[in-house]
Amino acid sequence: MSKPHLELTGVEMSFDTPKGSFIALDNINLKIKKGEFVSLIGHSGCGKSTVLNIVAGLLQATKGGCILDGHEINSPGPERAVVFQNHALMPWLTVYENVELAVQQVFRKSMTKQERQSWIHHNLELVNMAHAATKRPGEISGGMAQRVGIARALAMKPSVLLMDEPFGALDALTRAHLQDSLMEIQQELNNTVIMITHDVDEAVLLSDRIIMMTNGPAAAVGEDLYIDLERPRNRVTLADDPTYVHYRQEVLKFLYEKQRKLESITPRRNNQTTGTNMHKDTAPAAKA
Ligand SMILES: Nc1ncnc2c1ncn2[C@@H]1O[C@H](COP(=O)(O)OP(=O)(O)OP(=O)(O)O)[C@@H](O)[C@H]1O
Repeated sequence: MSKPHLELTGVEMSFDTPKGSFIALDNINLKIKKGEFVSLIGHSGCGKSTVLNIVAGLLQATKGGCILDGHEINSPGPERAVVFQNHALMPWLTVYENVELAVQQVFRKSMTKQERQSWIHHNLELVNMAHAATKRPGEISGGMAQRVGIARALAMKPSVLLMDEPFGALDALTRAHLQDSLMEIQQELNNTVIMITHDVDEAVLLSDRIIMMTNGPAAAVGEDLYIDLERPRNRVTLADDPTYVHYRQEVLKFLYEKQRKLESITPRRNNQTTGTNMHKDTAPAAKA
């Protein structure tokens, strides 16, 4: 394999709690190539957000580390943009200004004012939000706000896009639309993406690779599944594709047979266009 773009080596993460040290992650090793779309999946509380936060530089691993393009990650940086489930926009700024804030941070010196303006509009157009540029977050829907969050992240031209359940709170149609847009944008920009999801179909549809995490405490990488499906992918034709169905079953088997929690979890169809969603409210709470 060529030199990895992003590498986690021997990552361990312990948290101090009133009951003593809690080991959330134990010896996580991952090598990710430039432009790979990687999903992290696993039961609630297994440590997915902890992995993402370490890559984002928001948490420091207790042992081991994370290297991006040869540099150790110790703090957040604009080359790693994060999209959270709750879109986290500044409520007092307009849609345009929210994206502008990120663009200023990265391109104040390298782009003229006019270039920045057209770049902001371009990114709002990518997520179909240019029409609402002057609105404030309070005046738009959750799905629209999520699209702005994605535009803001993409506008930073991050080499790594980190997404923590980016579509988790959206209705089925918006979710499907955004998944399709993300696949198109990612193909065009060749960003490396790490996405946390609870949705098995979302993981298979979008990913080049699905990292399945074992249950915590001391969670590790359980299985690493490569999704060898041609792109562009079409959710409708893939639904009956035997290879797609096989991958989907592999993930379900891991979650509901190999890593089954003591409290049994029933996968449900939750009326999502994408299908099986192992959402938090169906999974047992496993926070320490
Ligand atoms: N700051 C902290 N202090 C103590 N324990 C923590 C802290 N942050 C996370 N944990 C624990 O580490 C484990 C992993 O948490 P994490 O949020 O990474 O899981 P997750 O897989 O993202 O969960 P979910 O799918 O529910 O979002 C959990 O048991 C959690 O309670």
